[in-house]
Amino acid sequence: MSREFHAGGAASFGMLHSPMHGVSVMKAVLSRWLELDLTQVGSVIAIAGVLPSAWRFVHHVWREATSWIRRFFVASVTIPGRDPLNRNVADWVLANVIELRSLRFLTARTQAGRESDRAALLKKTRRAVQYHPHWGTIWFWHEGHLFFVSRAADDFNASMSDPAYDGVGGEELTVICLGRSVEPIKQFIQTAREFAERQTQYFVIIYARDRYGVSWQPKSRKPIRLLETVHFDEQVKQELLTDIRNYLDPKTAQLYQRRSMPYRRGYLFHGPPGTGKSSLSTALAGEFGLDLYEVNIPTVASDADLEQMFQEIPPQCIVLLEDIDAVWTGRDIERSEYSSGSAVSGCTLSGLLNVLDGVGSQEGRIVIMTTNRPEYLDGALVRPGRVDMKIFLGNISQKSSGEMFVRMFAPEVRIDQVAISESGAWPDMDRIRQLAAEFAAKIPEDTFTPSQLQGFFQLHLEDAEEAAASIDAWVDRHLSKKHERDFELVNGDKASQASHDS
Ligand SMILES: Nc1ncnc2c1ncn2[C@@H]1O[C@H](COP(=O)(O)OP(=O)(O)OP(=O)(O)O)[C@@H](O)[C@H]1O
Repeated sequence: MSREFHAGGAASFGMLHSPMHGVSVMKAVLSRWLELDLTQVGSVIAIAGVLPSAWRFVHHVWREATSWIRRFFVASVTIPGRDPLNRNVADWVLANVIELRSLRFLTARTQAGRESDRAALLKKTRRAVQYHPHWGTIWFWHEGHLFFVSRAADDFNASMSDPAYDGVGGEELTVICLGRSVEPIKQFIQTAREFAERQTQYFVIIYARDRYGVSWQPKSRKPIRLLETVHFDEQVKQELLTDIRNYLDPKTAQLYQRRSMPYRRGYLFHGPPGTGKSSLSTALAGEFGLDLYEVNIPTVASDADLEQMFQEIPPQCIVLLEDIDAVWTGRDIERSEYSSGSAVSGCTLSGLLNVLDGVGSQEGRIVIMTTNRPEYLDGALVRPGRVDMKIFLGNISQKSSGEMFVRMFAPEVRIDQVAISESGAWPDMDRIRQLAAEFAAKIPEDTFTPSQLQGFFQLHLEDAEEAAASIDAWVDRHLSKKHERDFELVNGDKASQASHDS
């Protein structure tokens, strides 16, 4: 049975075979059921058909217009990714434009960590996720001029894959300003520099060689650590500070020059592990507003690379050579005797001595070497002129233990902390000082390293009273462990001596 199709006046199925009638049927269906006019639908389809070519046309016009504007109406300055200025400008944009606009475009990456972080490698601990603002081109007004800063996206991907990258700077930046003069851009860059200098007062920027070993990259930006928080002999600390202050005084540079003396200064920080050698280096960088350049000797491939590294270090900064004993030992000590676990470097001791004495070293740099075993160091490395002052950082004194207690529990430290002490109100400063004195009296003089004590505090951060009450047990436990270790060491030595004699 044929189905009847009722649409306006068209009733017969056969009629649909006629094109004219087909159109009328469609028209009737559209207007009756969808309340649409066929002519309107046709116009929409026609417009949709020309849209892609219209879009291409607009795009082309836009490209032409922007390149025309660029040629005749804007000035620009490009800053290479690896230049320190790049970070200055990126920091300024982050703080003065992006943060104010609360942009919600971020990049996420797993927080960079040390490759030697075994727990993380074994996935026992998860590294935190770092979020950084993601921006390509950003505009802003500055001193009455319209600026655009654009960031090279290709470089950005390269930076992100670098574990040392901390999310700021590193990609080529182009600063564009509306107008035909580059002067406003130069002034803007100067502003960014001054801003960076002010920031540096709050942060220490630590530079390290990138993973390919070809250039210096900002590795991290650490909040300034106050010198008061590094505990060691107060008199030695003051002597060290005076020495550096004198050295950095511009008059000293002239005096050195007039007397044809190389303007450089070297320090050796020595002492057992965990006594604050690295902490002191960072604190000094913060105190004197200097950047810190870490030279990891074991990873340097050759003397030529070492020379290149030192050539690229700017004049006024701290160069940190950590654990220098792990690389070369004294000339009079058999290498085999000390080689276990020591890193082997591609560069030689004479290569290092050359760069320490080289031209770049005479431009106001401070070289700090750290070691746990100063007795193993080659005499040439630590002779006066290369090492001008040796600072011993040892186990903590009773006095410093008390100061550390106060620093950990002083009421102002509590202000930013969210957790509230279980015991209710936080003790006032008088009570903290009293507890600190009781605490210090229980710490045996010159027995524990500051980092051991810091480990204790980390377990009791929420309660000063509890910390003071628990120290006895902690000291007993650690003393008995220490005695066991000493006993094993002495007997181990005797045993090995006996086997050697036999
Ligand atoms: N003298 C100190 N005063 C305050 N804190 C200290 C001191 N020494 C160590 N610490 C703390 O112990 C931890 C380890 O310190 P640091 O890395 O500076 O020691 P180090 O002597 O360089 O150790 P290593 O020889 O193993 O490199 C840091 O968190 C630091 O805060």
